[in-house]
Amino acid sequence: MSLPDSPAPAARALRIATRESRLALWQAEHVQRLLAGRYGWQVDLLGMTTRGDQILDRALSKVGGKGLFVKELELALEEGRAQLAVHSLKDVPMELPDGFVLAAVLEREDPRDALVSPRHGSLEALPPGAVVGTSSLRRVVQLLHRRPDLRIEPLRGNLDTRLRKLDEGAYDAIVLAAAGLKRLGLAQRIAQHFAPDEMIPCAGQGALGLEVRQGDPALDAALAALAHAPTALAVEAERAVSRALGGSCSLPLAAHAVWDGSRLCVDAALGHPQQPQSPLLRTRVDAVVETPEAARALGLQAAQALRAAGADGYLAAVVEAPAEAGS
Ligand SMILES: NCc1[nH]cc(CCC(=O)O)c1CC(=O)O
Repeated sequence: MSLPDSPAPAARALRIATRESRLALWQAEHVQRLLAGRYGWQVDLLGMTTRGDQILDRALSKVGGKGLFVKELELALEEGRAQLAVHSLKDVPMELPDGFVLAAVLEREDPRDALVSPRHGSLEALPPGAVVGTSSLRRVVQLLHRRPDLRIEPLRGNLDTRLRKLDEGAYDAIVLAAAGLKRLGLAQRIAQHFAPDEMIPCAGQGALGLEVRQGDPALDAALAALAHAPTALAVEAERAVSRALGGSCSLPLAAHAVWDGSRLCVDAALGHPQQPQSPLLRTRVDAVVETPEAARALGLQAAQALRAAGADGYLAAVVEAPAEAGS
């Protein structure tokens, strides 16, 4: 993806705002290395604790959702304490606040979900009634769709915390994003990778988004040159599905797209937000796609197909989280 004939942007110092979990720091350092290596920029990190990191005892969907992980970082950008925020794209709300833009989406790491279990090799091999840890409604509905007998228990915290709770014996297995485990060198803990069409990932899973304040075209151009076009097209479609269905993280919605250089294929699934055993609504759409607009249109088409399959009844059952947790 390098652009050897594009002029190197002017030397500059840049600060990246990041959460302080090991995964967030790995991701910020990854971008730091890219910018230093590609442009010779001097990049340092501003580590921050967000509300999402502090709330560990309740499902995020109940306390204000994914925006909890990004708001503090956006405030740092707004106040000029940092110029760039690096996010796991799946934690980034579908609509950014005024004045903020996604300057680039980087090449996606493995988008799949993974089963981690010390004693069992796969979902199929779990004993009847096994306890599986996850706080993701999307994972809950897809797990119960395949194994209605499972007991699902909440599981929050950063990756190390979740693995520790598994190792302490609180669960027979847990489900995590393969991308985070791989980035932290923990891939050997994966018992089973779920095929993306049998456990459809979350919109944006495995991709990194670079967020900036509007108004620095030189920075925008330098960051845009780091983008990975196939990932960017795929996540445009995935995020369009989610946006079209309200973008709420109280919704068990999965959306995953793959662009093969010509065709974009979008898989999406929606479960009932209150009754995880209700039928899982599913769709797959596919078209030749060359532009972000066409990718978004295909995502909308997937959302329409879910509506035709009954999504409105499921959407009506969403209990919205309060905008600001605890306030
Ligand atoms: N929801 C938290 C979160 N945000 C990003 C990742 C993993 C990395 C990624 O998907 O990019 C995780 C952990 C997980 O879902 O297991």
